[in-house]
Amino acid sequence: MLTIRDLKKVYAQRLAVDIDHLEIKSGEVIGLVGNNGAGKTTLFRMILDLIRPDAGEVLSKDQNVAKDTQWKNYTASYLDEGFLIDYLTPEEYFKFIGSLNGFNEAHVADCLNSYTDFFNGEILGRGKYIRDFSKGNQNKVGIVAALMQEPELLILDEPFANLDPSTQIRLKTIIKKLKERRGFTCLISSHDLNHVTDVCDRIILLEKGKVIKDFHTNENSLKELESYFSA
Ligand SMILES: Nc1ncnc2c1ncn2[C@@H]1O[C@H](COP(=O)(O)OP(=O)(O)OP(=O)(O)O)[C@@H](O)[C@H]1O
Repeated sequence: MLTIRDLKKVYAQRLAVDIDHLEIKSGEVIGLVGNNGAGKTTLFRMILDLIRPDAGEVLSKDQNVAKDTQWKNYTASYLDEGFLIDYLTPEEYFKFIGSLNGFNEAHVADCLNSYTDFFNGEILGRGKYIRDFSKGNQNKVGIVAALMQEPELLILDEPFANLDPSTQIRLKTIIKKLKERRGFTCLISSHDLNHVTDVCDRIILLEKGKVIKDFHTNENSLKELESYFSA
């Protein structure tokens, strides 16, 4: 699904991302972990062509994301509130995202219905603009906007941050369910080692922009990561 080759991004003469080679296969659910400033968001931004690398390339289905637009048809993401439109209500925003994907209003309403538990009564029908929601509830809007597109490739940057514990658990259930869909590929960055080892099949650990560890999760993964980060 994704091939990363000789990818480098430099900020203030420091390498924020420096990855020689990384392959993400179709159907993998990957957890990206690393301390603050490790380069997780910068990597996601290059995968989504939000910023351009200083060297190297990101290929999505063999096409360079900076040169081809095909990837936009099967990729959805939520990195931060910058993805939202503050002056819309959640309903207006979902309708807008739906229209970009060719969904009619009935289809959007059906999709939103399936996220009733996840919304927990806090998002729809509140008569509020997105800007007036709490950070956690804004995240819910952004995450559902990405999910409702039913993307083949889903990219979420720290999706558990700011969510209450019930919503974190509901999000994990949603992702586990999506894993049953053939070819569903997902990249999730998180500081929550518990969640990430619970939901992801493979963990990539970044430090100073470099891949330090890359392994498939098993029953020892949480302990190994905890001991790495406590050292
Ligand atoms: N626009 C920018 N201008 C200057 N430096 C930047 C910029 N964006 C990122 N950086 C730097 O690049 C490095 C990687 O940052 P990045 O946000 O990708 O890390 P991260 O792993 O997502 O961190 P966190 O866990 O804190 O979100 C950091 O040193 C950061 O200060």
